[in-house]
Amino acid sequence: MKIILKFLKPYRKICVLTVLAMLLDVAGGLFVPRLTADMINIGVESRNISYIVEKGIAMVLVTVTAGAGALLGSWLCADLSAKIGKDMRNAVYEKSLQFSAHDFEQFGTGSMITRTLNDINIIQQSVVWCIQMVLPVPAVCVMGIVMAFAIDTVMGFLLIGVTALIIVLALFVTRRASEIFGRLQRLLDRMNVVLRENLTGVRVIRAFNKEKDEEKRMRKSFEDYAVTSVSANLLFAGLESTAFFVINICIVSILWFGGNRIGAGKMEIGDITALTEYSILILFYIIMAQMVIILLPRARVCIRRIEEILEKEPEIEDGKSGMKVHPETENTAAELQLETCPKAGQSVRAANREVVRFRDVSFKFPDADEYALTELDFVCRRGETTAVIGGTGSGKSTLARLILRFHDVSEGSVSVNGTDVRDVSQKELREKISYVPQKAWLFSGTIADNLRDGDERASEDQMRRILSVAQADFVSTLANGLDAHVAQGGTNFSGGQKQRLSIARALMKKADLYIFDDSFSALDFKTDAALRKALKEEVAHAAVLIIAQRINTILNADQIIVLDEGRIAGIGRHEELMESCGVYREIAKSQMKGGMQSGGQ
Ligand SMILES: Nc1ncnc2c1ncn2[C@@H]1O[C@H](COP(=O)(O)OP(=O)(O)OP(=O)(O)O)[C@@H](O)[C@H]1O
Repeated sequence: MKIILKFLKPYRKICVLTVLAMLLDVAGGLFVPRLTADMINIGVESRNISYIVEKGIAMVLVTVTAGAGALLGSWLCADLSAKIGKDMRNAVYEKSLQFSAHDFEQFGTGSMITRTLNDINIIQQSVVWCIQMVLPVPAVCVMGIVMAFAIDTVMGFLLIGVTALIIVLALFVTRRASEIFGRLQRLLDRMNVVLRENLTGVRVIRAFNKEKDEEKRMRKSFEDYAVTSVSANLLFAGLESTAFFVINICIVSILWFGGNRIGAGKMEIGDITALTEYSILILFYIIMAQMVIILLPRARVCIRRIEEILEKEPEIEDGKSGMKVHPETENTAAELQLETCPKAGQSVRAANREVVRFRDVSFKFPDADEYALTELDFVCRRGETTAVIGGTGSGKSTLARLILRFHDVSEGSVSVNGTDVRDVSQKELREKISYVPQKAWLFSGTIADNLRDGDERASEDQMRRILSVAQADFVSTLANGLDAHVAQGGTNFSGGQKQRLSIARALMKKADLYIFDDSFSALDFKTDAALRKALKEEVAHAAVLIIAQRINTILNADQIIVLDEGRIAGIGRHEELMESCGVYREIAKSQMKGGMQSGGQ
């Protein structure tokens, strides 16, 4: 509940105005029966036409005012709902950006989507309905019962009795609804996960002839959801018929007891009309409130789910000290040129060029027993290409993710530009790094939109030049060139095209470190070689880390790190490793059979 108040706080004025508008509506609704009673008791009985007209005009004015209150209330509620929905979605999204991969896994993508869209939608609706239909109930009950007592004490007590009965009924139904809606929300999550898996993996399902099994799984999740929805609807139907039954009993009682009271000369005929309308109004508001209240357990489940996200302490916290640009690590193009010349001072300059340093780094995933990486110690330097090679699952991608701080090291330290990555904000750290992930991912929009993710202000000429470096000249042959449409995830491009566009996007960004995680795997040997040649000139100012499976991709790297089951099996240039590192030799030999020489530069 606290969370709702937090999101409502900025809109206090709208809330107060809404409640006032609703009260105006309620007061008008209760005043009209009083005018009707007077019209009958005084005007009709004494055949006073001018009195009847006077009350008629008053009724019209009260109805118009109450109607205006209802309209204003509904409009303000809709406005409030849209605003808190937007704020909540932004808050959830911003929080999710702070999550590490492990934090994210705890919720799951399917659940994150359900929470952001469906759960917040339910919260929005519930807030609006509470303001519109639950908040006015005490006012309606109190005002209605006071007005009934003003007419006749016995009838006042009758109204109190019926109101209490309906409230007890509402409490019973609410408890039952709580369980049903909790289950419904969990089933919705499940349905979302199964649907996502089936839609994204549709080709795999077809290829393995698994349609029948998947159909069964889908049908089961749909059926479970449908059965639970039916229970919820049965509850609604039962509530509705019981409520109407109680209203009708109430009206019969008023007519019965009221008739006797009129016979005894305690009440007038017009008062029956007023009392009937009070009771209908009170019961109508209570029943509407009850409909909302039985939805509240569902909203409570949703609020809890949103709270779980907003209150989650991200595994990775931003450091505060800021990235200092060490004089030692700061490097200019002029210095780099000097590198190639005199021998004197070479070792000093080599130290100056340090961009990434791993110091005795070991890393274990939070739920794993074994270390994924053990005692890594190496340096990546500006102007140099460092390559990482190793078998599947040897920890190559994990190593890159530690630099980007998608995970935090378990032991040792990773520093970028001389500063421990834990001491700077993630934003500041990632500004220094350009990254091409293993799975090339493009956003829906145009090619230019995707490239501008790397540099917002890039001109078309700059984009074309970078596309040429990334060997993505095929863009110029597309009908719309840079404005060619990119489908969600880049599915309208081939694997190799997606990789080249992802590389181009990374190159658009000026960074101190470029990381290519298996980014050349879908390229043919010729394109791979041409790209690496062009890349060398383009990113000469920075350190480059290439993760690769193919030896010919890294053949000319200044330094090759060989990973074997998370440990460094060897570091050096190709020729050195061929001499000294058995693991590297094995990889090289196995690939030579596949004709690695054909692609080497
Ligand atoms: N989120 C995770 N939770 C637990 N273990 C993980 C997780 N991600 C990766 N691992 C494990 O960490 C190890 C290293 O994985 P990583 O993805 O770094 O390997 P890789 O060398 O990049 O493999 P590949 O070449 O196949 O991409 C693997 O044993 C993998 O099972």
